[in-house]
Amino acid sequence: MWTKTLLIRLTLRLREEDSFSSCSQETITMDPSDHKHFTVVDYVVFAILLAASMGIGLYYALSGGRQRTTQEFLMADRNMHCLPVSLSLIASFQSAVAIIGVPAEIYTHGTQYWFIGCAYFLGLLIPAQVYIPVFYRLRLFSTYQYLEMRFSKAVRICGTLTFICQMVIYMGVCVYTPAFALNAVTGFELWGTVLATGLVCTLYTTMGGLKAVIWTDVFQTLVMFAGQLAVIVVGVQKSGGVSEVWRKVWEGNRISGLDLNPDPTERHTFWTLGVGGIFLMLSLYGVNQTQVQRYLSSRTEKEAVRSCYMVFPSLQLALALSCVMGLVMFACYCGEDHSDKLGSHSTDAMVLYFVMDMLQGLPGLPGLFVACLFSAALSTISSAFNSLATVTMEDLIKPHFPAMTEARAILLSKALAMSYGLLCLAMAYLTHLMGDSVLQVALKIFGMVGGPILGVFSLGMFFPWANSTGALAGLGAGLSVALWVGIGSIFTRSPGTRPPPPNCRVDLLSDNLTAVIQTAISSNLSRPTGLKRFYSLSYMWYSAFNCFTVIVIGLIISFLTGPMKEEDVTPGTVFPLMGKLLCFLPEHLKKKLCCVTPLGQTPQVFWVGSTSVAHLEMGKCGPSARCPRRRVGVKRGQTCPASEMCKSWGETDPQRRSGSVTQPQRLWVFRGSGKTQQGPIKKTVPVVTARRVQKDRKRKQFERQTETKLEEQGNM
Ligand SMILES: O=C(O)CCCC[C@@H]1SC[C@@H]2NC(=O)N[C@@H]21
Ligand code: NA
Repeated sequence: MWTKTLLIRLTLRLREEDSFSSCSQETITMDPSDHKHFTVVDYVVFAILLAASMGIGLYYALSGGRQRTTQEFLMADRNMHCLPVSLSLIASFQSAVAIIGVPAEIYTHGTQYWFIGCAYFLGLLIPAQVYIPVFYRLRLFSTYQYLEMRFSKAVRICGTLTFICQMVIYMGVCVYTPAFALNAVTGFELWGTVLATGLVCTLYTTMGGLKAVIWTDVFQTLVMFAGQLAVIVVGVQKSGGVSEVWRKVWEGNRISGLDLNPDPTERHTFWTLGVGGIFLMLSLYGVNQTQVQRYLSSRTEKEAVRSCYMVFPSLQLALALSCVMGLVMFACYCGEDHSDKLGSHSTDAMVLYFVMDMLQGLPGLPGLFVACLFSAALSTISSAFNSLATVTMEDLIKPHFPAMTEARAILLSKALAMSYGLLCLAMAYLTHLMGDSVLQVALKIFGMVGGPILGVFSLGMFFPWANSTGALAGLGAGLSVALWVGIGSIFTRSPGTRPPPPNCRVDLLSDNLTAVIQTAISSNLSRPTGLKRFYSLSYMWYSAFNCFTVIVIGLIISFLTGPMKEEDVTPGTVFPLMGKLLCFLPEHLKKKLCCVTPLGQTPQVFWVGSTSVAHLEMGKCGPSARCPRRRVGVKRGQTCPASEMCKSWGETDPQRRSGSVTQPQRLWVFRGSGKTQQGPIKKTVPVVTARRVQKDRKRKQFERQTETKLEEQGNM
């Protein structure tokens, strides 16, 4: 209802002010009828976007393996090239929230937010060097399987449920934002758009699986860049060129310098964005199922690492485009406060107003921009659906129904994708009530929920002493602290949004003077103390703060309840952080320290069911430790450095010599790192214990010795 009043007021006000935007040379008269709806060309452009996405979805539903196995539906047959994977990695967390929220942020607060780009260096380097190698070599379906391997099933379940909460709320924001945009621009019925977006997205995700999601992400990322570029080009041209734009933003004090203020309650400084942003990136690009699933769908570990590095330039480009769009918008409106015209304080709505102001009269471009918004939204929502369906299947359903057939598993995965789609429409309504700037809402969600998840994984990966009690306690503490700070910040929100930015014609001196006075007044007046100061912690620190809470509590509880020893830890689940940091120490010294075993040398592990773990030393793929996949290029006798697991379903060999598992179990076999193709192994795989391999090795040595003796005798 409120959107209706918004539009009526908007059109009325526009009527009275014909020379509305002061940025253009000629006065633009915003003809309200244009404002209300697209031209035919716009609708065509927008329809093409939806049709193309559906087309890709259909293509992958009817081609390849026709999505008959979970391996294909959820993991794209683990055969993806790094280019589509990297574009899909961008698209997953670059939604309409960034397309609208970042320009609004720049317009209101200046370019300080741009410093989040500094967080992209470590924010992508650490996932590429630390998280991807560990996850890739474990050949997981879901990131949360790691938590069971490292800790226990309980930790895995809690991690999965936390992730589901985070993504469902985040999806609500992502669905709501473009629908709200379309409503403001075209008067489209808000919920009709939400439904259309949700359905199109659910359909192609359910039909085409991860392959369709990745390739639609590629297409939608390109549309996203094109839409933003169009607005920038037209906006600069209407503001009188680049120099004119630069002069206005410079005079309007929108170019923020390096703000090194160490105060953690300061909303955006170099520290909160450049350092706090690293933890935000790690929680998204390091351990978030949506991204990890893409790394795991790569054909080799190197491809996965490369796709992570390739994200860097495109992410910087996306950030630059949305920041420049905010600057051009400022140059056009000179920071005058138009919120009264929009009937709502959210500058987000203003961004749409600006876009329509720039693009009206250029048939096709409004359609392109709204297509760009929906591309951003669809690519994020479809990625979220698919990863939610994956973790629900892999972490919550399959462990309880190990004998489930592929056909039934596929059916269930598709039903899950559909139900998550409907659930997120409901979440969109919740966003409707949040009222905050959508960018802020999204970043808070990542900080409050993504931070603790990052903490649990880091606790497991870097601290071998951590046990599952500690992990559970840490996760619980992290989430409660996150909720406490997050909810506390809502009640102690700073009084209203900052005063409207100065008019761009104010000269620099007085502007600085006012700025200095403003900060002087605001600082000593409203400096929060005690708990209030805690609540006013910048939301950019949430990820780091909650991550450390989990690690600290997790370690304390682990030491109190008996820390784990390195030999008890499932090999391949601890990253040899010490080994890397202390690489200057001599080998024997490093051996004394714990967990310095480099990843590649972890002994082979047979994991039967989800409880007993029989360790198998690294050994020959001789007849006894028969490689389950003969045809994968690892031949008999060839050394198979255990670093990879190929998952197989099937009965265990009833005559098996070790372990007491007899019911049909999921066999997890770590195998040589040959070019293994993945796929369910039909045949049974005898589980061989370490003892057995030891004996084989002794036998082999004995054989070798006899051979050499015979040769010597022969030569004599
Ligand atoms: O766009 C969204 O849907 C969420 C807001 C941005 C999420 C983070 S911010 C750092 C990184 N860069 C991006 O473009 N997205 C993620
Ligand atoms: Na997206």
